Amino acid sequence: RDEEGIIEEPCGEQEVIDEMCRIVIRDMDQFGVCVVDNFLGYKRGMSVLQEVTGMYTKGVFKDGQLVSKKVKNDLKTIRGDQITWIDGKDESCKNIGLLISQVDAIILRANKMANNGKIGNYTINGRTKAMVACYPGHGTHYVKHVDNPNKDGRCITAIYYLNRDWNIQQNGGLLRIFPEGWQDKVADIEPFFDRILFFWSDRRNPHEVQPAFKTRYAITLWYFDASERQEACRRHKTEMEAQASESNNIVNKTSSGES
Ligand SMILES: Cc1cc(NC(=O)CCC(=O)O)nc(C)c1Br
Ligand SMILES: [Fe+3]
Repeated sequence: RDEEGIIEEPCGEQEVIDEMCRIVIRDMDQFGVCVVDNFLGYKRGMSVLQEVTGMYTKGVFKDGQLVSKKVKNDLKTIRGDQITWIDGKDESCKNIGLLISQVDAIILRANKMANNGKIGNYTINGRTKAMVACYPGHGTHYVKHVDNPNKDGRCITAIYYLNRDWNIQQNGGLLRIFPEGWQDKVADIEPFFDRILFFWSDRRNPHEVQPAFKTRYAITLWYFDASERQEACRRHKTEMEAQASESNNIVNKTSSGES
């Protein structure tokens, strides 16, 4: 990066990845949030967008969570974001598969490059499938929330946006992050085409999507920290066993006629 913060034209693919990793590591350490534009480039970005709009027209998306809105005295139920989960392996979404492997490359390389091989003191060893989300654009929004409030293992949220010619004033759909420790300052992220956003998934980054008035697409990946994930799975297993033995006792009691 020269003084204006413009990246000199690095020659090869690997140099581009390395340069991006340095930016992700620096910004995640400094702000806990990182935005990279022109992540895939126009051509590959467009092929991902075409796959997503193709899925949408085919009706692949499940109806998003119900957000009931008090309109006068009748409950007007509006749908929030509509989502579908993709692993990117089958032929019909090979370009989404390309995006996923590109984000994997950045995260795993950043994981290695960061000081003592840990980005933000995490050891990343896996991720969720890709969650493809669409806001239909009738004023649908997403309430302020934390992605991982209770240590379920997810440490980094990566969101890739696909919205061309997006105008916040007309189209809304701003992602507003309220980073912990920023006092009353906020991070306003416009969901622009071929932009990728990374942020810590835990309570450091409450965020909301403001009402969108045009169809708004995003693809989200959540990366796991090895130890937090392992601990979450262990805890879940214990809870399941406790529930199972509890219901067993009830069944035994009722079957043996005890009150
Ligand atoms: C289903 C679901 C969606 C989201 N999406 C956002 O936060 C919006 C990000 C954006 O589109 O800019 N987050 C969680 C924790 C769940 Br669960
Ligand atoms: Fe979220």
